Amino acid sequence: MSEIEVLADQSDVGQKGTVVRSHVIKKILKNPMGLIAVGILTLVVLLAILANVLAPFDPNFANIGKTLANPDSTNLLGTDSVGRDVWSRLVFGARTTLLSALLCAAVAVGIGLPAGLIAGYYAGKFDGVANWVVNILMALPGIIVLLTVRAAFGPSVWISMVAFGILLSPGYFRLTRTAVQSVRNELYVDAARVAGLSDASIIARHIFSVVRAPIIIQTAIVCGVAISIQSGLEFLGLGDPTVATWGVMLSEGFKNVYLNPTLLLWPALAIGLTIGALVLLGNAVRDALEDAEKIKPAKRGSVAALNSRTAPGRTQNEAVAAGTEHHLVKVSHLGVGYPQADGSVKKVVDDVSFHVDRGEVLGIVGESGSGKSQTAFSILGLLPEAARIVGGSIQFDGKYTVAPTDDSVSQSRLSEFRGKRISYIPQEPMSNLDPAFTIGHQLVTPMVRVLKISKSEAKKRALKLLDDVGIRFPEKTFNAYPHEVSGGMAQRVLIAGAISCEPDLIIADEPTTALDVTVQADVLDLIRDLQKSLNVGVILVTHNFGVVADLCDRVAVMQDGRMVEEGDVREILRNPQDPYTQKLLGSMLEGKEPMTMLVSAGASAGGADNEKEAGL
Ligand SMILES: Nc1ncnc2c1ncn2[C@@H]1O[C@H](COP(=O)(O)OP(=O)(O)OP(=O)(O)O)[C@@H](O)[C@H]1O
Repeated sequence: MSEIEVLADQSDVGQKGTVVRSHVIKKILKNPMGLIAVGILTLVVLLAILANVLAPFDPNFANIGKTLANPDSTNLLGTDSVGRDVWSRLVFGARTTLLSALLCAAVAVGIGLPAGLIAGYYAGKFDGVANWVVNILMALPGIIVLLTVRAAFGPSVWISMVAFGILLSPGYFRLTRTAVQSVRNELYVDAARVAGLSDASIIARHIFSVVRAPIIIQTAIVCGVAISIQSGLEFLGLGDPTVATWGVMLSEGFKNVYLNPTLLLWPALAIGLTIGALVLLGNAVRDALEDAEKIKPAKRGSVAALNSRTAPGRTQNEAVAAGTEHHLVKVSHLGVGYPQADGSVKKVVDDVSFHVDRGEVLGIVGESGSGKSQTAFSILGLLPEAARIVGGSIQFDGKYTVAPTDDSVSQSRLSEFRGKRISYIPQEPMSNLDPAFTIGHQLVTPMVRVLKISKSEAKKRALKLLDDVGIRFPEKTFNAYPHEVSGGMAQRVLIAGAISCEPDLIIADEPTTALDVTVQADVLDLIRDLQKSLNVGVILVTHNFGVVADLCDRVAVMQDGRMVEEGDVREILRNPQDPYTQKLLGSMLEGKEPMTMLVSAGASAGGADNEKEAGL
C-alpha cells in the first residue's frame, strides 16, 4: 500500500468514525431516557455557565432583614435562614457542584487511564507495581479516607474531590488494563508495530479506541457518584459553608425543614435530577454503542430499492431457472452487503452469477478485496452476522440454500449439506485446527457423526487419508497436536478432513497463501490429484492466475464485488475480453517468457495439458 493509500485509508476511517459518532448521538437522542438525560444536563450546564447572568445576587450576600422569606419577585425561590437568595445559591451551586464532580472524574481518569494503558500494553514491572498500588487503594475504606482528608486539609470541596478521584482511579485502571490486554496481541497491533509506528502512536490510534466508549460510560456514572458523595459529606456538615454548593444548601435546608421545607426541596431536586440524568445518560450511551456495533440489518425490500437505484436494469431476485437443477452449485445474481451506520448498505458482492458442475474446478480470481471470499462464504453460510444477502439466490444440487427472497443464508437448509456434501479448505491452516485436541480426534469426530461409522473404523480411514494426502508418518501425525506439525502438514491435514466425509463440493479459499512456496506446489498437486480421483466439484478462490491455469477448468474474474468475466480457462487465458482480466494477466506475465502455447491455435487436449503444466 502506498503512503497515499494509507492516508486515504486513514481518512476513510476518520470519516467512518464521524458517521458512527453522529449515529451514536442520534441514537441517544432517539432514546426517550437519553433525551430526558441530555435535556436535564444541558439545563444544569447552562445554569452553571450563565450563573453570573441568571443570579441576581452574590450567593453569599445575606439580607439579614429578610430571612426564610417566601418566593417573591426579588427572591424567586425565597431566602434561607440568613437571608441569602436561594435561586442565586442554586445556580452558583450548580457551577461548584458540576465543576467539583468533573474534577473528581478528571483525576480518576487522569490516573487510571494512562496507568491502565501502560500496564496493559507493556505489562512487566509497571503492571506488577500498579496492581499492587491499585489493590491497596481498593482496600482503603473510602469514607474514612475522605473524613481524614477533611480533618487534615479543611473543608475544601476541591481537595475532597481530588482525594475521591484518586480513590476511584482503580476502577478506570482495571477497565483500561483489561481492554488493552484483550487487543494488544491482535494482528493489527502487530502490523502497526511492524509498520514502524511508535508505541505512543499505536496506543493512541489502535488501543485507545477500544477503551474510549467504556471510559465515557464510566465517567457519566462517576460524576453522579461524586456529586452524591460530595453532597453527602456536606449534608453531614463537613462542607465549606462559605462556598455555595447543593450539598451545603441541603444541610442548611434540613436544619430549617420545619420552618421552610422548600429550602430542602430545591437542592434535593437538583441533586436527584442531576445524578439520575448522569446515570440515564451512561445507560443511553451504552445502549447506543451496542446498537452501533450490531447495526440493524436492512430489510431485503429496502435493500432491493437501493439496488434498483445503484444498479438500474438489474433483474431482482431471479429464481433459479428450470433445467438448471443438474448443476452442483448455481449462484444467480448474488448480492452481499453490509448495513452501515448511516443507514446505507455497502455492497461487497454485486450481481454475481456462475455455476459449478460435478467433477469441475471453477477458479474465482481477483485482487484482494474483490469479493472472492464473501462469495465463497455465501455458499458455505459462513458470512459474518452483520452481512446481508441483498439479492439473488444460491442453489446446491437443485435445492436453494439462499432462496430468491432470503436476506440471509438459511443455516437450517445448509446444515443438510455443509460438512457432509460441501467441505471447506481454509486459508490459514493453523488457526483452523483446535489446539486443544489431537489431529486424530479432529479427523475422527466428523466422520463418526456424518458417516455414522465406528471410532475404530474412522481411525483407520483417518490414517489412510493422512497417507493419501502425503503425510509420511500418519500414526504419529494422528496423535500429534496442531502445534506439533508444520503449516504445510496442517494444510494437508485440513485437506484430509475436507475429503474425509466424501463431499461433492470442496471450497478452497486461497489454500496455499499461508504456505511456503515449495509447499504450495505440493498442496496444489494434491488438490488436483484428489479432485480427479474423487471427481468432486471444486471452487478455488485465489488471486493467482497461475494457480487458475494450473488447476481450473473454468474461471470467474471478480473486480470490486462484480464478476467481470467468466468462462473456460483456456479461452480466457488466450483471449481475455475484459480490460481488468487483461490487466491481471498482464501483471502476471510481466517479465516472463511469452506463453506461446497459450496463443497458439492448438486447442487440442494435449495442448490444454501443456498449458496447465506451464502454470503462469
Ligand atoms: N465483516 C465485514 N464487514 C464489512 N465489510 C467486509 C467484511 N468482510 C469483508 N468485507 C469487505 O468485503 C470486501 C470483499 O472482501 P473479501 O474478503 O471477499 O475479498 P477477497 O477478494 O476475498 O480478498 P482477499 O484475497 O484479500 O481475501 C472487502 O472490501 C472487505 O472490506
